[in-house]
Amino acid sequence: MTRTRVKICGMRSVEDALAAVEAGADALGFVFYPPSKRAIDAALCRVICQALPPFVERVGLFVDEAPEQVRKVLSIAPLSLLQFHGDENAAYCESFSLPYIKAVRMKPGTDLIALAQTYSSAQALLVDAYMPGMPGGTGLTFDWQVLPDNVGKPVILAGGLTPDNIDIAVRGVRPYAVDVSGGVESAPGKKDAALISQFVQGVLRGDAS
Ligand SMILES: O=C(O)c1ccccc1N[C@@H]1O[C@H](COP(=O)(O)O)[C@@H](O)[C@H]1O
Repeated sequence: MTRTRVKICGMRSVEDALAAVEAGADALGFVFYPPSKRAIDAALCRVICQALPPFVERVGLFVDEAPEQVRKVLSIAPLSLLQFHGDENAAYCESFSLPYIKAVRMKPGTDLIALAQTYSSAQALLVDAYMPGMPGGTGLTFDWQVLPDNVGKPVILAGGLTPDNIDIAVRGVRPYAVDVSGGVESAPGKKDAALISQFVQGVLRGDAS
């Protein structure tokens, strides 16, 4: 059985990033969405990325950002993967010459199988909770039972995951990967090393069950 990959999102310090890697994270997320309490600038992101060991995915999260701003960030920060969390279309997502994942906020009627075809160039679909007016990072879960068995692309489960529910989530959904932000924070925008470690241990428990 393959291991569920782990992305920890909302990195804002070298200390938090290294703690996540030490705990076993496969990918770190950097939020380039100015209204977010987890927003980071490209220069600090670059410093953090340069402190990382090899083989850690560096994910830049954008929400309906102007293409020239995404390109500006990419010219400074050595990102390896893009995460689009707004209403970006496939042509936009493909236009940066980097692999990407597309976030989908689950609401009644969302057809993930159709979206997997629409975003056929995406490496994976990230499924998150829907809350009007908020593009993500809500801390809310959604009904995982609405997820189809075979989406046609790897699925990254997100939305309200915590050390307390992650083993049940992994066991129930069997996603390719999980993504967490608020569930491993001690304060808005500040990660907690102990919670990150508990979260990764919960993923391993879910994998083993
Ligand atoms: O983290 C944010 O501030 C954020 C802002 C805008 C869009 C997405 C954001 N984060 C992503 O949201 C999901 C779920 O987060 P949470 O675990 O419920 O807090 C996750 O993919 C984050 O990467």
